[in-house]
Amino acid sequence: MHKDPEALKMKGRVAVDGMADEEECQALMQLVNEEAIYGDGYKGITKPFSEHEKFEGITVKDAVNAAGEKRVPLFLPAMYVYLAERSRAFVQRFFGLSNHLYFSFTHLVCRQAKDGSPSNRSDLSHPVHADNCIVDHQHKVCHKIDPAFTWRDYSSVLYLNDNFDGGNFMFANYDNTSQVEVEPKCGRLVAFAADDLHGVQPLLRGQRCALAMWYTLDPLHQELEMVSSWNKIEQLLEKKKEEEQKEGDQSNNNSTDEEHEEL
Ligand SMILES: O=C(O)CCC(=O)C(=O)O
Ligand SMILES: [Fe+2]
Repeated sequence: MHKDPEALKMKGRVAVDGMADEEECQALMQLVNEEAIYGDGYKGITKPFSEHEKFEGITVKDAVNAAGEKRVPLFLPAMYVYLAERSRAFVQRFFGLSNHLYFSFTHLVCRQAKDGSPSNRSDLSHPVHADNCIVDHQHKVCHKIDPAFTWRDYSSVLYLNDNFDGGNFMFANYDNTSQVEVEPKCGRLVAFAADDLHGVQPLLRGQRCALAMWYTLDPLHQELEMVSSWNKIEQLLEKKKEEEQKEGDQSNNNSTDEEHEEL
């Protein structure tokens, strides 16, 4: 999996397996394939990074709304927030953070190689970047200034599948060369400090799906949609239980009626 396993130990980077099982990965893939918004994988970016790929993504709020409108079963957004929270708790523990690590933004996203995209393309699926600063490749510095998401402290990506070609995650150098690669597969999570340079190698065939999570130690920048989504899911679960209870009562009544008729 790693070109240079030592490079993964730097700065407290981690790649860990078993953060989701096959069924859980499938649930998120189902959700993104049924409900995703084409073309816009990321807030504010209306195009994928490469002309050879397509993006589709869904936020947690949109996933919960889809369940509220009964377009997708409720367990799909529930799985979305559950896997995000499992990942967040792991990252908090791994980095030994005593303060709460908040979600800052969470996005379930798939990249898809376009049919007939050249196997010798030279661009990356996601150019080398950092998640909380603007990289100056020439001067080998990263500026923590607007419009970077400067409040993001840690990042993690939970991979959902491996049936595609290319698309390895890589920790990178300022000259865009790769230091160490992580091959995505269901349940594998990569986590790192948000100023750590990284990118994604070209996706040559198929669809690559991942749950990307950015975290902050600043409560003022926490993702309020994540909090409201938890609450909405609980409400929807409660409503579902009540509906099932009513249906149960109704069919009990019906069968009692039938018994009476028979007598
Ligand atoms: O999908 C990945 O492996 C990484 C994506 C990434 O770095 C980002 O969205 O900021
Ligand atoms: Fe990133």
